[in-house]
Amino acid sequence: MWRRVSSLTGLLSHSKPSLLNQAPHRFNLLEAFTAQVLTRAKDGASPTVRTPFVAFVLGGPGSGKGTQCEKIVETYGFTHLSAGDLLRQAISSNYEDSAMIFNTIKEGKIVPSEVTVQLIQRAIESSSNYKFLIDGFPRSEENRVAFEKIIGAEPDVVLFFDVPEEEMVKRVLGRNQGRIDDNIDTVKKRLEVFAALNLPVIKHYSELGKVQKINAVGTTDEIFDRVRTVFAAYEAKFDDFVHIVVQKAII
Ligand SMILES: Nc1ncnc2c1ncn2[C@@H]1O[C@H](COP(=O)(O)OP(=O)(O)OP(=O)(O)O)[C@@H](O)[C@H]1O
Ligand SMILES: O=c1ccn([C@@H]2O[C@H](COP(=O)(O)O)[C@@H](O)[C@H]2O)c(=O)[nH]1
Ligand SMILES: [Mg+2]
Repeated sequence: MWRRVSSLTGLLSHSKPSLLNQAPHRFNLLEAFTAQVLTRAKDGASPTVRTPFVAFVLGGPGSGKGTQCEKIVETYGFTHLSAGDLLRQAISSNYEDSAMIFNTIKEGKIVPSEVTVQLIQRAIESSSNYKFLIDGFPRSEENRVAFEKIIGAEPDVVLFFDVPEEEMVKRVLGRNQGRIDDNIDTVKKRLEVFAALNLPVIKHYSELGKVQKINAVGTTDEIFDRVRTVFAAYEAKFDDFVHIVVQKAII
């Protein structure tokens, strides 16, 4: 759960502010919150605070994360943030670290956490949604710790798309989208990095009871049926909100 919610630094349901950009402006936000409470109190309605829902979507290269995220977006209204897509966009928009990001992706290695977390943070800040799929991140324990520290949140659930290596290689080599890392040499490196650095993240969240492992072999519809089954247990939390109890001050 997002720890910031408990300190009321965000997420008023009506004005739809972004999630994180209020953190440095906590005082202003609390002022806004008070104003909101008063406005709503006049209406007699109970004021509410939205609680965000975050799903990390993990799996090896070509396991179908992006494909399933598209379906989740269509069905459940999540905002899809693919860390790889954000990094590729950063390269094409001449971001200050473009060359480093390009070379790191080409080598199948992991871009430094501060770069990726900043891109994710900006994407979250510019969204008015409360439901996020963070696809292909965190890639390492270092990524995970940086995200939890900077964003101040843990995921509600981690989807792990499980596919045998041979199938992942086949899918990546057949993708044909012109990606610089969709070649046999880089795929081998990405698989090694996945096993060495990404599986420990999955292990960490498994120990916290947050991982939902999905057999991701089959047609995309068959796999999405499995996602639906998993999400059935979480759906009530997707659009969760908390009622604020307003108490009169005793002076
Ligand atoms: N269930 C499936 N069966 C066969 N091919 C699939 C399946 N799901 C996705 N694909 C195809 O496999 C390729 C990789 O899928 P996708 O891009 O969704 O994977 P990914 O996990 O996001 O990969 P990456 O980590 O490299 O971004 C795509 O060409 C996609 O169309
Ligand atoms: O958090 C991340 C996510 C991605 N990368 C780099 O990008 C490529 C491609 O990522 P996809 O998720 O497969 O689109 C990945 O191999 C890494 O080199 C990253 O460094 N950190
Ligand atoms: Mg992808």
